[in-house]
Amino acid sequence: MSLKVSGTKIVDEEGKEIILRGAGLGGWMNMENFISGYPGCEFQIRHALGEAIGQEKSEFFFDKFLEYFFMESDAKFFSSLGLNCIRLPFNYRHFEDDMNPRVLKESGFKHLDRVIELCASHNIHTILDLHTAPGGQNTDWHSDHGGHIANFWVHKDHQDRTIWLWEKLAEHYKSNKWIAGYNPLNEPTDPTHTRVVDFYGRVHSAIRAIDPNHIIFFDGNTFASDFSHFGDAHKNWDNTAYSIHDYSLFGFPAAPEEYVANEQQLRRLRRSYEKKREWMDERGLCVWNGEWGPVYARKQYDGEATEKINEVRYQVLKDQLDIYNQDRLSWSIWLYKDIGFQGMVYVDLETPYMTLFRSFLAKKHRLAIDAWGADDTAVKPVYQHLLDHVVEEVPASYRDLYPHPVWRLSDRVTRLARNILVSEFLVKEWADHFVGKDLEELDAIAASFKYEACQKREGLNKILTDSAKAVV
Ligand SMILES: O[C@@H]1[C@@H](O)[C@H](O[C@@H]2CO[C@@H](O[C@@H]3CO[C@@H](O)[C@H](O)[C@H]3O)[C@H](O)[C@H]2O)OC[C@H]1O
Repeated sequence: MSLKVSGTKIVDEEGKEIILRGAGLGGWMNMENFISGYPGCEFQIRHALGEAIGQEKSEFFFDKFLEYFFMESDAKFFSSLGLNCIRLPFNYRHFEDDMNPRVLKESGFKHLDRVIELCASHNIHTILDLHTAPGGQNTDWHSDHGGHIANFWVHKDHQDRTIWLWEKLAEHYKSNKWIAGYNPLNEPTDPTHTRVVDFYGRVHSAIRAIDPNHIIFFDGNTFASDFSHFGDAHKNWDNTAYSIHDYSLFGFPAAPEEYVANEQQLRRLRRSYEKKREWMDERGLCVWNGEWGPVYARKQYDGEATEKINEVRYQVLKDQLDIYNQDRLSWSIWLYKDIGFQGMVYVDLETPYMTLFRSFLAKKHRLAIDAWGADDTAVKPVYQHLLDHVVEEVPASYRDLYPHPVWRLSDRVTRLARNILVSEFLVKEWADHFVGKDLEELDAIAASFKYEACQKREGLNKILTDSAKAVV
């Protein structure tokens, strides 16, 4: 059933409106620190594991991880919740090697094809999301470049390679009707605000020359929050929807105040959502919320406070869904599966992976090195010195570096220090946990990510299901 954009709506072949509701399969074909449990970036841990246990064993482990992370039981469970779409983030490195550019790795399709088919067999649409492009299209760890400069925007060849990759993907998937569409770049942070629009023009033409049918979902600049420099660009693009990422600070440990759903807070929730979609609303364009959702407290770290904290987070979630339902918005919550911070399902604490890494994960948590959404209370004083130093030496007029204001000065200084600098020192330590394991043990560690080895976040899943039922 192929879908298309009609005005502000997504419709099926008969022109009937379809509201896409689902989740992102983050941490899978683009592994991420807080989702999969490692420090730093995926390219770093893949390299370190190869060094620690040899290339063959390392590849065996990662292949098993990719297989177990999403299987038939996941698709069955997902569709039983009344959800109908999964966003599939992937890393360009599965398809192209930096040391062998523009040579397609057919192996990249192995698990992507498998999961698309599994989803289709359970009536679940998929959206292909290039989460990690050559050079890094944003300043954060999830674009897997190891630093904080988004070099994608300053090196034309990174962009050319990405166009090349989308041509290959469009060729491969052009006749697959269960794919709802392509999301060519996750969360761009282009400091000029214009290169992103130029790049979208190029990638639109390249895809359309091969695949005239699938929807293209374009993220706004600055982590999918800002379309203010897009001007009239949409007039050159057809069958295109525009993606916001609607994270609310109220759903995070760094919330400015306790969320009690008062009038002012509800207004703030709505205002921040409306601001992101302003450009589309002024032009009657189709909006998709490609990422959103609170993070959750964990008993092993947050103790007795866990339930109370999570009740508040669920309230934020419900209030966001109420707003979305009023607009009949299509959305994809972040995150289907992880090790316990945000996922709809999460790896059980007694599995081989979680027991092997128990104290390592506790250390990561204490050091707050997975900076996004982290509670940095334990290490705040350490970084305060660095922050004070920068404030003392850098005049106020030079402090607000892009992506300011989304990243404030304190975010920049402390997050980069933890997420990039300190994390790097822990990469080898993570890999060394696997030393001496045979294939059977590696298989068992990877199997910790199977649906059957996971707990369900029942509160979250119920809210999603109820909300999906409320508006059909
Ligand atoms: O892979 C995902 C990634 O796509 C996602 O990226 C972050 C999105 O949020 C950004 O900051 C938010 C900006 O809006 C404010 O209102 C929120 O409070 C901030 O959290 C952040 O910098 C991006 O990295 O996040 C999760 C990853 O797993």
